[in-house]
Amino acid sequence: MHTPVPDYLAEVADACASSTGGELASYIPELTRVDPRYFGLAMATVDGSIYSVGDGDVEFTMQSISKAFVYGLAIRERGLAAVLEKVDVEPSGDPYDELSFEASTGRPRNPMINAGAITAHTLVGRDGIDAGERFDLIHRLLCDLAGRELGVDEEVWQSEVHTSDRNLAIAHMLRSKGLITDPAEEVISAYSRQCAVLVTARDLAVMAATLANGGVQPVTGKRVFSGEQVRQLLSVMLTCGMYDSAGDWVSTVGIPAKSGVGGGIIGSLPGQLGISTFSPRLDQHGNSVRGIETFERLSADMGLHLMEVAPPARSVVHAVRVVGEGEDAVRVFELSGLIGFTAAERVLQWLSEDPPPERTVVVDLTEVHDIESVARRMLLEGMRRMRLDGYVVHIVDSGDVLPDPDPGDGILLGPPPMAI
Ligand SMILES: NC(=O)CC[C@H](N)C(=O)O
Repeated sequence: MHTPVPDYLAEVADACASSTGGELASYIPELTRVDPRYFGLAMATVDGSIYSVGDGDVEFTMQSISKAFVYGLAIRERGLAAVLEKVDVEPSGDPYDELSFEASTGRPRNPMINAGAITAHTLVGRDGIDAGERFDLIHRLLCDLAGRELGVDEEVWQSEVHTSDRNLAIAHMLRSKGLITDPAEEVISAYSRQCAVLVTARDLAVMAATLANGGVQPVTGKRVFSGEQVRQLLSVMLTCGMYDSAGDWVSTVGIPAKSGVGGGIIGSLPGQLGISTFSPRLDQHGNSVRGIETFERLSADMGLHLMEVAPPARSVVHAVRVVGEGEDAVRVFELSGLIGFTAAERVLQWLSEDPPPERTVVVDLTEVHDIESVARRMLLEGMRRMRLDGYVVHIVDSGDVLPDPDPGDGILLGPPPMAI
């Protein structure tokens, strides 16, 4: 069987192909040389499957998409508290190149607009590191995320350096506030080089899937970020990644995302997949027009919106059986699926509202594939209380989804002596 996923992606790409709205970014002159007809779409799962259609293997510059990852690197190197001292996490509602600072603290409002991104860039590497070395650290990070050596578009880089009055103005503002100390020209040159790193839609999908996978690159298996760092960076992508159209994006697409004026957009759906599009014509916010349309369609068709209400956890108790009779009767609760807070709450609610008349209870976890830490604590506490109420409680856990259940609390491991 050929998996239908690439056919499905091709169908979505076909449906969006006729969209030709928007304009190439022209404030970086070299970007006007890009073929506006390019259209690539790629998807990578947390298991490392990669699908790409159209111009998914054409290289283009990352531009602002790099900001998300570099923010993560700054946090990885300095810790979140130190980064927050210099860059806040509030959506600005301003265009990305706005000289946008908080009135009270003087900090840039978030790391996705240029002011915050330039500050985060300077937080990479030890104090006093030179701009070239700092770029190398950033380049290494981006290569680790893509799982291959990435090049730099030297022409786009030079073109941006020569037209970077606005970013220089931002850097000077940052210096005047003491938020950065390095010379503005050096900082903007290295920051523009970061933006000129070349990727394909396929690379970006894998990079986004690394975030979806809690920081572990799904193909190479390398841990790039910790789970906590990813949580921070996805949160900021969700609220600020699409600049002054972030609210519109969250309500229509509902996936943490980041766009770049090179025409790329990445989206990262925690625990599931990374998606990326490449289509260089941009709207007035600097976001790819066809990229947005494609994401809207994918999100609606595939139910990827984060706020899509998950089916209730009712199905967690898969079956309840009574085995044996009279004094020897045993009640078996078979749980299944993923048990998180609400699923555990449901099981405990059920046990407390409707206490089994049998004195022996078996909680069978054979069909459970994972138990979140909070649910683990809740279930163990519930079983401990049942024991205090006089029940004998057994756990069947052949898949080891509930490690160290602390038999000291009176919980018996393994099935009861009678057949269940
Ligand atoms: N939105 C973007 O992609 C902007 C990135 C670009 N290099 C800049 O700083 O202006």
